[in-house]
Amino acid sequence: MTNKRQYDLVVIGSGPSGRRAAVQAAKFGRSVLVVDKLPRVGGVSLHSGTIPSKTLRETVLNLTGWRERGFYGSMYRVKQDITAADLRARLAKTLDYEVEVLEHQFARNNVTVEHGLARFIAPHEIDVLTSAGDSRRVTADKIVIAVGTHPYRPHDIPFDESVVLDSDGIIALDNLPRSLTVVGGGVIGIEYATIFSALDIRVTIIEPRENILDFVDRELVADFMHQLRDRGMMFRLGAKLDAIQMEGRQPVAILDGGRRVRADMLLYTAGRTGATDQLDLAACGLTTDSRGRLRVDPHTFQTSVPHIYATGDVIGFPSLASTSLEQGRIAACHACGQSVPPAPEFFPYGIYSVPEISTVGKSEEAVRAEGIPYECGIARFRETSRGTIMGIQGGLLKLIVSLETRKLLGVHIVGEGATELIHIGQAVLNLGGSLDYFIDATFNYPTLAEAYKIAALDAWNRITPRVETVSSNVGVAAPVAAATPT
Ligand SMILES: Cc1cc2nc3c(=O)[nH]c(=O)nc-3n(C[C@H](O)[C@H](O)[C@H](O)COP(=O)(O)OP(=O)(O)OC[C@H]3O[C@@H](n4cnc5c(N)ncnc54)[C@H](O)[C@@H]3O)c2cc1C
Ligand SMILES: NC(=O)c1ccc[n+]([C@@H]2O[C@H](COP(=O)([O-])OP(=O)(O)OC[C@H]3O[C@@H](n4cnc5c(N)ncnc54)[C@H](O)[C@@H]3O)[C@@H](O)[C@H]2O)c1
Repeated sequence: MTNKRQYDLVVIGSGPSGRRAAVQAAKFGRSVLVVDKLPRVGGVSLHSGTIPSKTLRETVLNLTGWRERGFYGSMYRVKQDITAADLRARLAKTLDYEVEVLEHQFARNNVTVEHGLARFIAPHEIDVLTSAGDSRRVTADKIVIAVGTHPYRPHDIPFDESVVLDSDGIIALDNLPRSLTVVGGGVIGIEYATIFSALDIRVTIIEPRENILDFVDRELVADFMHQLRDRGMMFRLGAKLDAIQMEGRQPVAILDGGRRVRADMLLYTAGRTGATDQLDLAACGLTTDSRGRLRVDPHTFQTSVPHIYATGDVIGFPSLASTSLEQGRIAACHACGQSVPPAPEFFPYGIYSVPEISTVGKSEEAVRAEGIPYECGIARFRETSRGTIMGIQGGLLKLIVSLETRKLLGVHIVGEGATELIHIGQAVLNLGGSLDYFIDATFNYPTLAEAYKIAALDAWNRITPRVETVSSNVGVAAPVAAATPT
């Protein structure tokens, strides 16, 4: 059956960027259709990416009593026998709720939703093939491609959806393994590796580069890796994976040089590929790079075909739900002829590992490479009273400031609450603030946010010339340093 309809905007994909583009255009009074091939809206973000992994993390931290172990010891557990079913239960509830919220949002804004596989017939025409086999044609003035990515799955990896899995499979586990090998020390690999390690599962990470998370400040990563090694996680860095062999039910990773890493389960997370393979892009005049990604104008998100936009992970870096939402909004504003102010210069990165990492602005390596004179200030969470109350033993906050202007250049945090705390630094950074803001501002006490003040004072102490001790014969204690602001 074929029937044809016309919309102002058709959005392919209902993940963060598609959803935001659709609602924004509807708010401008445009007729909008969202097409998604999954049976429920929300995209990778909701069904296999951000929300499932963060829900799994929260469940693990709650059921293990992870946050209380600083006080009660590493053997402390809220629930003794944590099963895969325990993990799935909270996930199902969270996803149902999030889908409902999104469906209501679309309905309230008169956004029409269709479930089916979209592909181009012509630059303004799309075919939607439903799971029932119906084919429906739609035409649109403007189109947003927001199809996201899927896990990179090389043919020589023996995925079996049981013990050799990618990040889509890991959220639907039937049983928890006793040991896990993670291939790929990127964000996804590190998040899942540390979440499973918090369940007292033995985890080994295999990464071909010499470092993990190479976009994160090295001092932070060193502290992070120290914490992970301390709890028994193993790293095989600079290790190339030659093959995966099955020995009975156990996958064995064979490394370059013959080293073997055996575990009950293997998670393969070596990057992702743009989900453009089924779009028939040739019909609208677009091509992709070797990983299926589209190129866009970074200010408008237009592709080389001006009425077709692309947003979210399908355009590559930074591939975050947070940035994807903004890209969708900007694309919709442009498509609707509305202007958008330029985005603030810096956005944060939040890595929901255990412990969390969050970072905004320049790393120390970047500042050094740019030849900017700088100084750092560091606070350890255990120096804050709130940290002591919470039993926090690890975690640090690092500020990087310009020596010439005292302006804040970067904030890097590892530890409890990092992904929330970072927004204080983000605001100061984007508003052009300096070290003095943290020195002069009063913070709630006791809070982890106080770490900003402590790190700022640490930087201040390093920057400010010291006043030499003046010996006194009258027994009055002389100042050791320049008057330190408090
Ligand atoms: C495991 C994991 C954890 C993550 N954690 C975080 C995090 O903590 N924070 C963060 O900011 N980001 C995180 N991300 C990244 C985040 O999920 C993505 O940046 C975000 O989902 C990208 O959104 P998007 O708009 O590109 O669409 P996506 O969420 O990728 O959704 C695309 C949608 O398009 C649909 N589609 C594809 N092709 C077609 C077609 N031909 N026809 C119809 N529909 C189609 C798909 O079915 C899908 O529903 C994570 C990703 C993963 C994989
Ligand atoms: N908290 C978050 O914001 C969050 C969480 C998860 C994912 N994401 C996004 O999802 C995207 C994809 O994440 P990812 O971890 O899949 O990709 P990635 O590119 O971050 O990491 C892939 C890792 O696999 C390694 N690798 C590449 N080829 C390999 C091979 N053949 N064998 C072994 N290792 C190999 C790479 O060196 C790299 O370290 C990221 O760009 C990230 O932005 C964000």
